[in-house]
Amino acid sequence: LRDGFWGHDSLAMSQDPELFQERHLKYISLLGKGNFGSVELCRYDPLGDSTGELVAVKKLQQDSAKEIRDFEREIQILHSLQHDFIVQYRGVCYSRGMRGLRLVMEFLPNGCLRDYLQKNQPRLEHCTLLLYAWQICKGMEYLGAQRCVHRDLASRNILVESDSHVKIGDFGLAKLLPQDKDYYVVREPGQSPVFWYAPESLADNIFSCASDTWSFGVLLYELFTYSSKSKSPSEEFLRMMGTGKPAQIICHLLELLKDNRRLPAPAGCPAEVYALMMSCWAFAPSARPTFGQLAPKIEALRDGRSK
Ligand SMILES: Cc1cnc(Nc2cc(F)c(C3CCN(C)CC3)c(F)c2)nc1Nc1ccc(F)c(N2CCCS2(=O)=O)c1
Repeated sequence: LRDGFWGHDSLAMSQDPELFQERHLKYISLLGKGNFGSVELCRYDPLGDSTGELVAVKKLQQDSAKEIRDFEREIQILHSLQHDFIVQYRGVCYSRGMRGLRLVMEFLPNGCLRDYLQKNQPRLEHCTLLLYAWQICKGMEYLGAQRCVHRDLASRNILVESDSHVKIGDFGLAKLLPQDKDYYVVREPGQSPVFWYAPESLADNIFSCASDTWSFGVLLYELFTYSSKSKSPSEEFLRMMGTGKPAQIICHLLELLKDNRRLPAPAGCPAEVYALMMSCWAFAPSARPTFGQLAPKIEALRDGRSK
């Protein structure tokens, strides 16, 4: 039987483990909502006895042709990735044809790293923060090897599997590099907060593995501030910029970065860790370390003095 969409129970359809039938996808709760769409907690329960698996289901808010095309690309990217430190693709669910397209992923019960750091600060040691940093770094090294640029590396996009295991959890802004270029120029200015953006991304919408390294440096800052709201990258940069007119935030931020102003060392942050963050914030993309170079440095910090 060709896997088509004639009757609901064509053998192929019910055989394909990556095809989730909408009628068995039971809504439980909303996990998060953004300008992208929303992510819901569902139970896939074909037996109807609540023994089915919990899954995280992402769907679009708008369903313009561009949104659907970008979503299909996001799904293709996640489907092609298989790594311990990247959230697992489970499949897709079509309802109402392509308009109801949904991405089904594994559900991580401990939520996103930003909330987890705030909630568990007292018992999270530097060594654990460096373990999370190392895992994200290994995931990003793998991503770079697939010629994928994430573009939105931040603690809100990292999911917590357990106390000792985090995963890169969302690929909504990810892009695949073309064969002939090691950077990607996006047309629409990014939706994600500019305080995680490298200078070349702010100035010319240029994204690359090197701009992902810049964002990784900001993620390291978030780790060592335990994602405290008052010390967030946004708060710190806005403090540094003074009460400039909001219209020129990007130009003001670029000026500040050109003047070599950077986020301050988080309280209690070991000097070697701050030096690593600073190396990720080299103005020239080529001067920043690759994720392949960062991983052993983080390992050394973990084995070294950092507690
Ligand atoms: C793929 C995936 C797997 N597991 C999980 N587990 C998960 C478990 C949770 F308890 C929570 C929270 C914890 C806090 N309380 C108040 C509400 C539920 C939670 F937020 C997530 N979440 C996934 N995705 C996801 C969910 C929600 C999202 F906002 C985003 N995004 C992040 C920015 C781009 S995004 O919007 O895509 C991705």
